[in-house]
Amino acid sequence: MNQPLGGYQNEIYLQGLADQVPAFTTDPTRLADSAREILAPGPFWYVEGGAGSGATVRANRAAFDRWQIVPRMLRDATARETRTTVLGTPMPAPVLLAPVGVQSIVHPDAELATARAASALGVPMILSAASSNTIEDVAEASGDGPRWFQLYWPNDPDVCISILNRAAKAGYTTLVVTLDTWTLAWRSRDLDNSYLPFIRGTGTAIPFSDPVFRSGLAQPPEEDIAAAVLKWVPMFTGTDRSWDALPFLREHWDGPIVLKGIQHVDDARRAADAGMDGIVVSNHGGRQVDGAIASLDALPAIANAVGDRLDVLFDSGIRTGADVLKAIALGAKAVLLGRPYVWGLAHDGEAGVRHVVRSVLADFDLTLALSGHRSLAEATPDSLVRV
Ligand SMILES: Cc1cc2nc3c(=O)[nH]c(=O)nc-3n(C[C@H](O)[C@H](O)[C@H](O)COP(=O)(O)O)c2cc1C
Ligand SMILES: O=C(O)C(=O)c1ccccc1
Repeated sequence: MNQPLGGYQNEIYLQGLADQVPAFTTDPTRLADSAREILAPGPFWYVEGGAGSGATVRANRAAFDRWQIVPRMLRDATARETRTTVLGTPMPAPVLLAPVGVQSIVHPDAELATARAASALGVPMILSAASSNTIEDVAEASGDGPRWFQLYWPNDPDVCISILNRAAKAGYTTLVVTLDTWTLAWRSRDLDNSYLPFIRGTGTAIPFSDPVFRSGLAQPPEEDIAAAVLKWVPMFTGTDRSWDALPFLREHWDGPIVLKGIQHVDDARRAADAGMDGIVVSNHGGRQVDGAIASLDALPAIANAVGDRLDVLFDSGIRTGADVLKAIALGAKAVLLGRPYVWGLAHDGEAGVRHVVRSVLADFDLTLALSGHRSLAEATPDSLVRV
């Protein structure tokens, strides 16, 4: 058995003896409110906002409230096993850090801080293709921690291959290919603020440091940032992809491949048919299709259809330990934590990310135990009721 993740609770209470309290809240559902007090409106809403009216952001959360945990007693869950292995990567709990780009808009240490925090906890960080730091620098900050890489699939095959080769060389084992963001949605908060970080060359460290991308520019990005941005933006999100392009990725990536952004059972089946190793059931945190189905509502049917053929991961709306338990019970092998850790970064850099992730993991461990589960396998649809 591992060191109980719930031990963070004792640690915090003991600090009270020395009159210390956590630097900011232990409740992930209150993090956005406190981050709003310390960030300018542009960056705050870039992270917090969703597509259009925000209907899918709200739906993602509401879906969790429709499932409730039914605690079971006298099952001796004093010792439990939260560890798991996903696609060859061991982790202390079924939680990874979702790929989130442009982290420098909330804290100068950006992805380097997130990588250090993740590595200290053994939690895999999925590095975004829109990172503010280069692949190589984030890899170094990760130390011996697990490394997954998220790709926005560039239209230019040579640039794509170059980025994949850099990720492999830097020790990234698993590729997550995001399909739902081949262009940005109508994001009214960002439009109202006229705020888009890439326009200023934020979140472009990976292409701007890429030798193949650079060789296609008349002048290096340091000398003409506008021209570099104009070349990158239409290239990097993979605007004209279809299912028949997937063999290209297999050819150029040796490790497991995960498709992120799946919401329909038929797309999940196609991913399995195409020999993919995993999918992330995700609607990008409600940032892409306003009015789309809550991601949690898409999960059970997808897990039933393909859960025995590939690893089904989940994100969009995970905030608390109970949310993690619900997604696991409904068939997810692991979940991705998104906005909450970004708020941790905004509050206190590396220590802030650590605090948020430890809080969610501790809450998950305690919720698992108190509801009578000794292992992840014991969390099944029978653990829940739909209300
Ligand atoms: C500020 C921000 C930037 C993001 N950038 C990326 C990205 O670069 N690549 C990607 O695949 N997903 C990106 N996402 C989506 C997350 O990976 C994840 O799907 C989403 O945050 C989950 O929703 P939640 O935050 O409500 O839990 C981003 C999300 C946010 C909030
Ligand atoms: O903002 C996002 O949701 C996102 O995925 C993204 C897209 C491009 C660059 C950075 C982040």
